[in-house]
Amino acid sequence: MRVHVADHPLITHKLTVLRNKETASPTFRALTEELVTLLAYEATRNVRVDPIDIVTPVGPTTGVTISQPRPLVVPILRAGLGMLEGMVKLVPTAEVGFLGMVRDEETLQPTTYAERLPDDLSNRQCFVLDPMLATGGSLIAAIEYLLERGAQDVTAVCILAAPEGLEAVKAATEGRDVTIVLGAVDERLDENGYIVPGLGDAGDRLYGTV
Ligand SMILES: O=P(O)(O)OC[C@H]1O[C@H](OP(=O)(O)OP(=O)(O)O)[C@H](O)[C@@H]1O
Ligand SMILES: O=c1cc[nH]c(=O)[nH]1
Ligand SMILES: [Mg+2]
Repeated sequence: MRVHVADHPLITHKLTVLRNKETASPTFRALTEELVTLLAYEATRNVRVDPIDIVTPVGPTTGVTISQPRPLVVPILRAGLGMLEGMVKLVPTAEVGFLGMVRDEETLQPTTYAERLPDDLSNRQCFVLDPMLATGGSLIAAIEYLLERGAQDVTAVCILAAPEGLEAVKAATEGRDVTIVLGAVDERLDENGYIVPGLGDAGDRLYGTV
């Protein structure tokens, strides 16, 4: 598993505002979108392209075009939905599939309550969106779905991760083509499975539950 932690002052600045508990939902949503676009730039570094011949007003040249089958972007509902616009802004031709998952607050085990993905993912490059990688349970389940259906490689774009969760994903995906692109790796998980210092419950903060 490859891990890339973005190291850029603009990303850290936006993350700081996101973490602040005084930041209200509208600003939180806007910043999430901006952050994802910056992270998506790194996450799509290895997107497959094919050469294409075109003619400019001055003459012929060869450029590139995104390969078929198109990349598949999969936000994990609810919180991952807040990352979708930022990602498709960068890759507007991507197909979008959905996974709905919720973590039991006691056991911390994820349950999948919705799934809308193409049946056959053979040869597809997949990009999973979820702002929080805490214990890693949700992301591991999502990656397993995609690889079982034949995905060629999976890149997860997350805003924050706990070291414990990163280790868990690494152990669960050994030998598979998995990359994680992150805004930051935080200190640890607390006794309730929340990332410390983190930003709280990303879904609640995005959608105004608190
Ligand atoms: O790494 P894990 O321990 O599995 O935790 C991370 C998951 O928890 C959050 O979702 P949540 O269950 O709160 O659902 P929500 O997006 O609907 O708020 C988050 O968006 C991840 O999906
Ligand atoms: O810190 C955390 C952990 C899981 N889910 C969240 O939204 N935040
Ligand atoms: Mg939540």
